[in-house]
Amino acid sequence: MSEAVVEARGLGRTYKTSKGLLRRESRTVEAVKDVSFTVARGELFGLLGPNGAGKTTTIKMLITLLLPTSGSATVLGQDVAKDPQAVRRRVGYVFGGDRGLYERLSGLDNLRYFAELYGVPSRESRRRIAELLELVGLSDRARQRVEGYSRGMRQRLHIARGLLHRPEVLFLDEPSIGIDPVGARELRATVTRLVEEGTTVLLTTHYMFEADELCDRLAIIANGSIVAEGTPDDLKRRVATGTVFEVDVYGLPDGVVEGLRRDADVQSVSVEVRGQAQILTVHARPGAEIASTMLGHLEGSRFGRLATREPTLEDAYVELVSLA
Ligand SMILES: Nc1ncnc2c1ncn2[C@@H]1O[C@H](COP(=O)(O)OP(=O)(O)OP(=O)(O)O)[C@@H](O)[C@H]1O
Repeated sequence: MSEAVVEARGLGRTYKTSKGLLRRESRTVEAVKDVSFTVARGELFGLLGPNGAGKTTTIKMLITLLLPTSGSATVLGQDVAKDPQAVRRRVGYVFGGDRGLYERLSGLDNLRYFAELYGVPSRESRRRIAELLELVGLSDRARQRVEGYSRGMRQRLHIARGLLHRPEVLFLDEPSIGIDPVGARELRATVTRLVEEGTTVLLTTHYMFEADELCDRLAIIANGSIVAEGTPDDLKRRVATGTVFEVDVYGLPDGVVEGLRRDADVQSVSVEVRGQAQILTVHARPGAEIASTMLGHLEGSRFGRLATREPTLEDAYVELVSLA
């Protein structure tokens, strides 16, 4: 395996919070627990997990914005707690959302401003900015004010900003949040190009499709811990046995989901509301003939389409997260 660029070893972070005005109650939240993983040079590594899983906290520790409360991590061989300055000089980061740009300045002027702020030598900054605008596909719109940019364009400008000082590793926290499908596709193309040019990227997402399409390897994180790690195909293979059934139900009766979950032939059950219908997804154990069991559970309720399909990365994700 090539050089490890990011190495987290038993990383943990607790937050102390308090609530109540008169009788203050303090509470400890274990946001990240014993997280270990390695990202090799040139890799595109994803941290995939539901809201509150601990993805942002992990990234903040790696980019030295937050101190770990247990464990340790190195980025490019430097310890994040002992030598934060050395880490900061060599990493870039971009958080989701579109704040932090100057609306009334053009994309080009925003980059000029940040280049100066980051101390990029002016000789170099012109060429670097031109290169980056090309990389993120904004060369044609560079002289337009940011207030006229779409969310996707702003996010790509943020990526350019995060790359001004030529970091060897870029951390992207939820890059495509709130971006429409066309914008998200352009953003994925930018990230792919970036990796092709040699930058190591660690991104967080809760979009399975994005993780599947982009990542060389990924770790699924739930409740602060890593529950699985591997290539998207490795993770899919974990659930590649057994069949997935999908049924459209109109008015799912109470107790059906619990009843199915108790069934020995069932590995996992999830429900998603889509318009008038609830889509019941049931992953059966290998060899189980559960179509009739399911129809038994659904007796008396109104249902439409019943389909079987191969497991996807999303099924792997739902199953691994629900076991955590
Ligand atoms: N500053 C803080 N003080 C107290 N608790 C916090 C703080 N920041 C995060 N948490 C808690 O830590 C846990 C992990 O949060 P974190 O933001 O790392 O998750 P996440 O996976 O990035 O979620 P999301 O996808 O919603 O951004 C959550 O339970 C969250 O409420």
